[in-house]
Amino acid sequence: MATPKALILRAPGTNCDRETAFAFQLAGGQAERVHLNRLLDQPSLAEGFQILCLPGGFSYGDDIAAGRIVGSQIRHHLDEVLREFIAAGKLVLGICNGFQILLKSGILLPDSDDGHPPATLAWNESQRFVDRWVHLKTFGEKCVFLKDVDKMYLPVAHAEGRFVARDAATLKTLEADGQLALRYTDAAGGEAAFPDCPNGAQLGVAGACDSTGRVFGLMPHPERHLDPTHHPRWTRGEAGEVGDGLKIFQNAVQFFA
Ligand SMILES: NC(=O)CC[C@H](N)C(=O)O
Repeated sequence: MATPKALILRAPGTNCDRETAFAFQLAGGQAERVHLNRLLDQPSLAEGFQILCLPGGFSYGDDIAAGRIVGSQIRHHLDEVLREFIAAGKLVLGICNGFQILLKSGILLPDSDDGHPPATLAWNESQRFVDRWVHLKTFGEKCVFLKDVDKMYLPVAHAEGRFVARDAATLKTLEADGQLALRYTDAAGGEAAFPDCPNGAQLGVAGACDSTGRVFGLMPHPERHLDPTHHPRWTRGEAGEVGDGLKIFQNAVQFFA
């Protein structure tokens, strides 16, 4: 098929949309940055795209809670459009603020029977914004964005990144279903405590996918590690051939090959 096209949905306060568009282009895809108001005005725009990406940033100033306002806009005005998008076999990726939006909107994990999200991203345990590089490990085979990825080294930068499920049973179900696909580790690949786990997330969850594996959200920023020279210690020879984050975008583009 023709080169897949990614819709990079931006809102007031989004600040990673250009880098994210660049990442999709570097991975061999096409990308267009579209303002939320444009999509609200003309929801059928989404039909021309194969990938929808919610990039990082501080949409609406993180007011009320990070991702809540765009999440509500989606819930009330774009829910059907996104459900159809996903049902058509297309891909949705949420990075950092995008992950917050995907959980708050109910798009990544459907609401529980009482109408509340089964999981959220709460304030970091430290109650502070944390900005550092983290080690990550993948779990299971479900998530198409993580195909052939075992470990990654990526930066995080967030204040509201602590993944919490609403109860122990929900957490267990998500884990058993392979949806808790990306977790923080320490440098040796073992269980992460602060600061290796930057936020106190349950089970060290850094990213989660829906039951199809085609909707994925993660707190770390893959678009900030595309090139080896993005690695903080590349001059000491610690970087790989390509940046670890590139594979996520390549997997998305190649999904449509
Ligand atoms: N880097 C980002 O996307 C920022 C995430 C979010 N606004 C937070 O601080 O929690």
